[in-house]
Amino acid sequence: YSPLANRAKWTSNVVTYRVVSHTQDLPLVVVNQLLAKVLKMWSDEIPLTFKNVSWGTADIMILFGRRSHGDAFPFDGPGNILAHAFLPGRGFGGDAHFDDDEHWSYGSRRGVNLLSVATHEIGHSLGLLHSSDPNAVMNPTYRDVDPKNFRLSQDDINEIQKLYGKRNNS
Ligand SMILES: CC(C)C[C@H](CC(=O)NO)C(=O)N[C@H]1Cc2cn(c3ccccc23)CCCCCCNC1=O
Ligand SMILES: [Ca+2]
Ligand SMILES: [Zn+2]
Ligand SMILES: [Zn+2]
Repeated sequence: YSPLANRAKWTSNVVTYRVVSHTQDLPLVVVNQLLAKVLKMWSDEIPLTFKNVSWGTADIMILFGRRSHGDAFPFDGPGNILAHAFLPGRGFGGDAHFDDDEHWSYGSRRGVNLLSVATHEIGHSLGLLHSSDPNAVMNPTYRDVDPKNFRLSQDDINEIQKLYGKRNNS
């Protein structure tokens, strides 16, 4: 049970992000477009703006790594754990790491769909925990998705708005 009052969240309404390292599986431009889509899916629901920075330290540092990759949580080779992320905070807080021993794909049947995995990890980067709702992006088990109609579940939207409030699209 983690009462909302002391849940980790970003206090600034501008959150910076930087892709620090890339995967060989997808072109750089595709990864950047995919991430922008993921961030928009979340920021459409809350009063928060993402800002991409191309150097230095960002709130959300995104990297692809294998096995031991700089933190105390080494990846495990192909399959099993696909990625992890840290709740909002300083240092590693907010960072999202992807296991580069997976074959990352976007739309093709083969491999792990980076769109759905990145949406899950950015959910953690914003402060969300796992959901038991089988349809929730924040469910702890990976499911392949059709990128054409992939979107946040109502559970994901409810949970993120509990933390940050609704975005008034006035
Ligand atoms: C939600 C996802 C994007 C991120 C999560 C991790 C996570 O919560 N990151 O924030 C993840 O990787 N979950 C595992 C959970 C998992 C499933 N199995 C496992 C076998 C071993 C270890 C873990 C697992 C059974 C075999 C299937 C393995 C391939 C798919 N893996 C998963 O679904
Ligand atoms: Ca793995
Ligand atoms: Zn890591
Ligand atoms: Zn998770």
